[in-house]
Amino acid sequence: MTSPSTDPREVVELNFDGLIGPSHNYAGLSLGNVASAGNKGSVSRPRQAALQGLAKMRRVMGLGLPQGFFLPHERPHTSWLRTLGFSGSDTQVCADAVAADPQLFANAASASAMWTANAATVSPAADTRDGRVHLTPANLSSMTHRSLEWTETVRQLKLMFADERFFAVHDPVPARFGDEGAANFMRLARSHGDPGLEIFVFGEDRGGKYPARQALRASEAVARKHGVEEALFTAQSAEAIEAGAFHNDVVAVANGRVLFAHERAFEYRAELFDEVRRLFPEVEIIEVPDSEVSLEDAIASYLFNSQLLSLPDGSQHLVLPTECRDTPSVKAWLGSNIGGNGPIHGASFLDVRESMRNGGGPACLRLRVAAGAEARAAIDTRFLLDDEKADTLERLIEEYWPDSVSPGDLAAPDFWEACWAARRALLAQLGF
Ligand SMILES: NCCC[C@H](NC(=O)CCC(=O)O)C(=O)O
Repeated sequence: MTSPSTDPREVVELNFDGLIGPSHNYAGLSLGNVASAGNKGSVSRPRQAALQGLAKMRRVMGLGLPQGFFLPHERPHTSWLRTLGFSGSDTQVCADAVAADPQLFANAASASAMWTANAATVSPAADTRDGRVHLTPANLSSMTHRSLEWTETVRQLKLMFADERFFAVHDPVPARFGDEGAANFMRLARSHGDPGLEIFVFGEDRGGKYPARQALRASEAVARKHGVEEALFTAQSAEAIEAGAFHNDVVAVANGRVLFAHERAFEYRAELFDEVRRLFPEVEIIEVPDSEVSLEDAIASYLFNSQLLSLPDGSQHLVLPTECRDTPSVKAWLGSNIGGNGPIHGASFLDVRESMRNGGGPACLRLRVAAGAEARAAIDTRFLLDDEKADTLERLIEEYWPDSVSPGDLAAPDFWEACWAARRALLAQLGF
């Protein structure tokens, strides 16, 4: 139900990307995420990572869309380590934690808050009973390093979306029910401002080798809290999870009338598509058959972890990771299916390799928030990006972000200091 003051045509989607933090590293913390596991122990490049992320934000702004960002969280996370019994100065806390339990410490040093598709689930105003945008931060309880994020995420969400006339920021769902946010959420609608069909995708635990990270009860709770009028709940396919699709957004993405998915993405594919067609007859389902792009190629290239964007001219554009161009089956599929008379009119490639190597593609790096003109004007402008601010951020990253981090560096006081100093400089620069 759209609130009377909101004209659907003035509702625009903002992407809030996670600014990649200075501690970005490859600790192999995410069971079931094949890139994270495969790159465990390699040398990371935080500066390059953050610049790649910023270049993506500039690309999306260049397509004519507004862009926002989340701040990196403070890492190493000493206040978390203190709850585990470490004490003394921040440096002492880190030194003792590294000595006692290096694996535990690695969790406290992760820059994983960069993947803001997991920051929250967002229901646009047109879908909710009270006509406000509803946001529920994800508890991310299935992975230790990610379970540390929500407290700081709530803080930032409450600053960004403080105006309760337009926004409602909820508490996370209890940790017993794993919630991974918008990465397991899709929305179909005529436009961002029209009432939509919200699709929540959960994982069914079948005792496989990898965990199902999104619980059905968490998805249901989020839909209830948001007062969503029309919602569907469907299971991720067990074989997709076992192949490394730890979140639904690794194998499917939706925008406007388009649902773009791999043939093996959903456990109950036929039933889901029937239901979707019944509830939203205008849907255009673009399904990529396994015979053309295998599940393995889809997961290695992150074809479906692209940003499917509605451009100001009404067309749909796909922002893909460069890995898609380097994967022959994906390249071939794109060559014959994008443009022409299809519903996806254009595509471009982007290098976010540093994030990709931890299993995060273009879509993982952003949280979508559709909002009308008045609501957008109420967002805390410190979290919004323009060219000038992007230049400032770029200079800051060049100056403060470490060039490289090897596994041994995680134990080095210089590295911790550099991370804290970088974040302090960022916050001061942006007026926090
Ligand atoms: N949506 C993309 C999320 C990627 C993220 N990777 C990580 O946390 C890897 C971190 C590491 O292994 O150091 C995850 O699996 O949740």
